[in-house]
Amino acid sequence: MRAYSLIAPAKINLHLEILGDRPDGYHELAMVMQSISLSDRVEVRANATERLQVHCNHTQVPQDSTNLAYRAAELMTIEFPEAFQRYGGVKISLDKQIPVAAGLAGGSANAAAVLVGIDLLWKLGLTQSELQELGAKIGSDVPFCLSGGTAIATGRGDKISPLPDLEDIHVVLAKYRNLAVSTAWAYQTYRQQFGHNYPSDTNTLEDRAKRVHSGPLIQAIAQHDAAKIGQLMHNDLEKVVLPAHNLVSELKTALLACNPLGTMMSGSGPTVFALAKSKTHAEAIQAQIKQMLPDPQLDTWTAQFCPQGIQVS
Ligand SMILES: C[C@](O)(CO)[C@H](O)COP(=O)(O)OP(=O)(O)OC[C@H]1O[C@@H](n2ccc(N)nc2=O)[C@H](O)[C@@H]1O
Ligand SMILES: Nc1ncnc2c1ncn2[C@@H]1O[C@H](COP(=O)(O)OP(=O)(O)OP(=O)(O)O)[C@@H](O)[C@H]1O
Repeated sequence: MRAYSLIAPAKINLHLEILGDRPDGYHELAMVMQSISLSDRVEVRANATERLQVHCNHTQVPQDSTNLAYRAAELMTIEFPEAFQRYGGVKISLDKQIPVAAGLAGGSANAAAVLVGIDLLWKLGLTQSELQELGAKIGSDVPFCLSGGTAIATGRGDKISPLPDLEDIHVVLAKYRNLAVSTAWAYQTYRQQFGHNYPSDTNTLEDRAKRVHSGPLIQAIAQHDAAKIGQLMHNDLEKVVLPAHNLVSELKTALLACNPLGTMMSGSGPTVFALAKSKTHAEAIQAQIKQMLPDPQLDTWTAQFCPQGIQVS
C-alpha cells in the first residue's frame, strides 16, 4: 500500500498528580488518561520525492517542520535511514477536528498516527512498545496516544500501564476559542507556587509511588462505576490555571451546575469536560451550558470514551 488513513483520538486526563521534579527538568507524574471519540483523521502517503510534507485544514496549525506530525516523520527518517532511502519521503494530511492547544493532545495524537502510518508504509513491523519509545522522543503524551483506551501514565507521562476499558461513558467538552494555555507555563508556575511542597524524600520512584492518590479512582474504574469516577477526578494543574484564567474557572462552575457526573479541566487546559451517563445526558448538559453561557466564542462538543488509540481506518 502507498497510503494509510488513520484515526487519531483526543485524550482527557481523569487524574493528573504532580509528584515532584525530575533531573531532566520535567515533572514526575501520576496520571489516568482516557481516549475519547473526538478525533483527527491523518493520511500518510508515499511521496514522489524525498521530501516530508504536511498539510492541515486548520489555520492555527503550522505546516512546517515545527508540526508534531512532521517531527514524527523526521524522527523516522533518522531512526530508519535505509527504509527512508528505499521508500522515499511522505506526505501527511491532517483533517483537524480536535481543538488546537486545548489540553486534548491533538498534536501528540497526530504524531502518534504518523509513527503508525510510516511503520506500515515502510513495512518496519515495530511493536507497540518500540513505537512508544519513539513517541516519547517527540512528546510526553505521544506514548499514551499510540495505545489509548484507559491507562495509567507515570514518569513524565510516557510510561503506560493499561486499565480495563470504560465503555458507555459520555463526555461534554467546552473551550473558549480565543483562549490558549501554554503547557510549559502551567508546569513552571506550579513548580514556583507548590514546589516547596515536594518532600525531599521523594527522590526514589518507590517513595514517589507511595504518595500517589489515584488509588480510589482506579478502583472505581475497575468497578466500572461512572458516578464514582466523576466524583474522584483530580487535576493538580487546575491550582494554577483556574486562578490565572477566570473564564476557565467560571466555565467549570457553570458545567458543575448542569448536573454532570463530575467535571474537570483536561491537562493544562483550557478545555473543561463534564462526564455524563448517557448520550442523552451529555446532550442535555451541552444544551444547558450553551444557554447558561451564550458566548459565541464558547465551543462545545459531545463525545464518548473509546477503548483504543491510533486506528487504521
Ligand atoms: C499536560 C499533559 O498534556 C497531560 O497529559 C502533559 O503532561 C503534557 O504533555 P505534552 O504536551 O506532550 O508535553 P511535552 O511536549 O513533553 O512538554 C511540554 C512542556 O511541559 C512541561 N512538562 C511536560 C511533561 C512533564 N511530565 N513535565 C513537564 O514539566 C515541560 O515544561 C515541557 O517543556
Ligand atoms: N499536528 C498539530 N496539531 C495541533 N497543533 C500542533 C500540531 N503540531 C504543532 N502544533 C502546535 O502545538 C501547539 C499545541 O497544540 P496541541 O493541540 O497539541 O495542544 P494540546 O492539546 O494542549 O496538547 P497537550 O494536551 O499534549 O499539552 C499548537 O499551538 C500548535 O501551534
